[in-house]
Amino acid sequence: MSIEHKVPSIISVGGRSSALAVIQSEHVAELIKKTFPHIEETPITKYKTLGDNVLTKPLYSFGGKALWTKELEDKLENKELDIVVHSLKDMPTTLPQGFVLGGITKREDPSDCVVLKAGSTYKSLSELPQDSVIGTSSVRRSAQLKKLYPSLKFESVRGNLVTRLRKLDDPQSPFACIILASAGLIRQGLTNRISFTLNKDEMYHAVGQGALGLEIRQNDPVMQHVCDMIADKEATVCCLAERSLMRSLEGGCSVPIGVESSFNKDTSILTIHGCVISVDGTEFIEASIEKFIDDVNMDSNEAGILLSAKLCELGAKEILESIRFDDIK
Ligand SMILES: NCc1[nH]cc(CCC(=O)O)c1CC(=O)O
Repeated sequence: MSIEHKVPSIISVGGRSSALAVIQSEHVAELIKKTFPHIEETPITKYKTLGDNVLTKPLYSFGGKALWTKELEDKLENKELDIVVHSLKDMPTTLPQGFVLGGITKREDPSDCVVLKAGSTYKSLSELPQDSVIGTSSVRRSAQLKKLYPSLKFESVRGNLVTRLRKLDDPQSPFACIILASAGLIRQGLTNRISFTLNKDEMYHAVGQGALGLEIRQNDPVMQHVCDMIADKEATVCCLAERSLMRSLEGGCSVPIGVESSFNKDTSILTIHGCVISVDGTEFIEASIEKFIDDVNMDSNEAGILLSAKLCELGAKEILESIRFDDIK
């Protein structure tokens, strides 16, 4: 029997219970149904993970990103779920034994964007008055902006998207704007809140930003086939390379590594830029490479390793070490 015929008529898709996660799970369920017309049901399950319950505390104090994935992997393991949908950005670059990244679907806009307090009309960050407060909890974002705009101030802002927007718009709050991933706003139908996006000369985005990662059980050829059929090649090449870079630099949660990548389908050439920046924005290194992609997995992975080596020659490890010891604990 061909693998195509082994695809069951019910596939259980699951993810976290946040509004964004539910939209993402539904998106993947739709992709599956469109690709496999015989599938009758793709029940979606929403789980509250440990991570959802600790949003009041800084994420880095929980060490690593497993807090978003552990409960979901338990459901995969006991077969309550067949596919777990994650924001790829939140997935660890190395998964626990027994689970694999089965596929990456078409990427939404990977950029970061500025969301201005309701009513303001600035066209770029350079127009903001001195000492304006920018809301972000991401060291990658604040470090890159400190480098370009040393006169701006940064404050942490947490909570789900609606909470963050409410804090921003509160006239009593100090925030002139907040920085968010464009993809999250677009997916939640809030594109109109994107005041302007940041280009790669201002801000390299996070590894995997804007992409969805499909986690499955290891040795599950049928679900691997389902993932292969709904995966997007361009997103896969770019994101595998970005994740390989992150893994090679041993950058975990919230370390300031930024990337920008593109894959030319006609020439099969991947271009990937990466940067590492100190928390205060004063030390910054960047490099890029181009690589011909023949074997998607092997060559994308190799691209990340090569870029990591190039960044290390320029001093990436020293910057990352100083961050690990001084700031992130
Ligand atoms: N850090 C949390 C997170 N994880 C995924 C997204 C949405 C964007 C994406 O899918 O990459 C966000 C929100 C944000 O960073 O603004």
